[in-house]
Amino acid sequence: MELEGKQKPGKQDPEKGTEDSNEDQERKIDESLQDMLRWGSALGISDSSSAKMATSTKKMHDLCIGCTLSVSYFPKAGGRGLAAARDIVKGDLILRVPKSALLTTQHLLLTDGPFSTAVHGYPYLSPSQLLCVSLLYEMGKGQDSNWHPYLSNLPHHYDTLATFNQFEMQSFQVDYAVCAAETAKSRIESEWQQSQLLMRELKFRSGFLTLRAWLWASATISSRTLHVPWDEAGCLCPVGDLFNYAAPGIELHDGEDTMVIRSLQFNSLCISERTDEPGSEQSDTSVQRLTDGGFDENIKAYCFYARKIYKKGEQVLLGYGTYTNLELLEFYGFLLSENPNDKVYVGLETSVYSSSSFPRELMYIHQNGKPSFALLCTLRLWATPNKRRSVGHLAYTGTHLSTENEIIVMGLILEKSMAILKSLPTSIEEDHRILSGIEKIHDPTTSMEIHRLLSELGGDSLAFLEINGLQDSSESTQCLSRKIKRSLYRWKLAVEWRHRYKKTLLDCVSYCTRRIKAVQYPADFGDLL
Ligand SMILES: C[S@@+](CC[C@H](N)C(=O)[O-])C[C@H]1O[C@@H](n2cnc3c(N)ncnc32)[C@H](O)[C@@H]1O
Repeated sequence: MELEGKQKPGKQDPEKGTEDSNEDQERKIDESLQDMLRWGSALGISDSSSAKMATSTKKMHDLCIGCTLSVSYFPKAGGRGLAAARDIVKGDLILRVPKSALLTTQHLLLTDGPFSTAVHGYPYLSPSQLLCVSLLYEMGKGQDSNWHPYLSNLPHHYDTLATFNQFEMQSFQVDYAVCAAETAKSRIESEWQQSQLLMRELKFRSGFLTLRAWLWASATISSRTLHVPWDEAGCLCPVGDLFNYAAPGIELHDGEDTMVIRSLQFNSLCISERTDEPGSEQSDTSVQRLTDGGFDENIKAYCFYARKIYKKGEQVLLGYGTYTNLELLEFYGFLLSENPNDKVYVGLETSVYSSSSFPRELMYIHQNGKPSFALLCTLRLWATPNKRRSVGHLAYTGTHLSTENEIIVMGLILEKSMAILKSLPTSIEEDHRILSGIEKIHDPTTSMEIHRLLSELGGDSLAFLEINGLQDSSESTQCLSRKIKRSLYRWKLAVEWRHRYKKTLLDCVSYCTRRIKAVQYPADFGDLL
């Protein structure tokens, strides 16, 4: 979703049309970022407590923040992000952002009289609606906003679920994913409608009153806010919101550290929710230092710490929280092909769900194809209707109950997975072909070129051409519009999601097949158990 306005081109906005050459655009982007870093430095955004005086007067070099981080571009891992400007040790303080630099509703309530008076008339608006209004209100001030250097560097558009059109939503193919997108869209639309009166009272210009502007603000908030203790909507944290995401569980287990950190979360969730593996004996202080960070009441600043060792030049990442790919798409507009927190749900009969005390959300298949603990326990109990009392305690420890029981359970999951795969409109091979085809489309591209590429791909590629009015463009040398390029990108995200979903189901089929063999012939295939 794009907000047309005062922003300068951002690196996340490759197709924003301007007449500048690529070098001119890059130079402008760097200048705009340098403006923001200089502004931030003057406010005390730095890598140490003493850096404010030192850096506010000196010229900013190479988009550096103090001597620890620099803004850099990582095309395959989040785009614009923060790189280590020196070797960083685990637990190092890498960035602090003073409270005065955080953009929060509270700040506006305390400093802007007309805003505060108007907001008090709308007690029914939620904290996140108020933060959306606050953001658009500040955007409306243009150069007069205290946060102008920060606001000019926000992305112009987002690809969160609520921005998907009907075709893009249907491209998920799986009911619960389509439903998640529709729900996200209608929730945001109704939040926008409820906020209209306040925005009109605040005399928003017409462009800022639109659903398009609201979608932009709402995606900015869902993808960039950090948790603060005084507002459940969180805060916008200049510079601190440039960290890209690494899924907890991927690279945290480095050497001696066995902690699983759920950690600091964007999207206004709590920081440092941590689960230690058995036997881990960390002191409170070391726990604090190992987490990504949080708002420190003592020094009134948001503090970020390195959660692992980084070599100079490496991207410094944060774990925003544990999200499935669908949740990542909903809140952040991206997904990860390797996501240890991803889950695939297969619908089961109601009688199955009631066989155990586990909630339905825990009954899923892990991204690697293994059924979850709760799904296995529940199905094992369901398959022993007459003995539930006597074997319940065994099932709840995760033990398989008998050869016959295990074969029934694995057979059921296998059948269910196969049936789902068969019922979907495209095969995993077709999805793979579509994704490889889209990869070949390079910017700038013409309608003719995209027509040629997509007509050969099958699946829903023809539908994409039709929906976008490209079915007759086999000879058109016109460049693809920005709107179609954005739609192509979102469609690709949906195809990537369903491709990953199908891969998990196929891996689950192999897992169940191996497991059936292993329980049937333990002497020959016992190592598969
Ligand atoms: C908090 S911002 C991070 C900075 C952002 N890249 C920028 O240019 O402003 C979060 C957004 O960065 C992008 N992002 C973060 N981590 C990513 C990753 N691992 N892969 C792809 N995109 C990522 C997503 O667009 C997400 O909504």
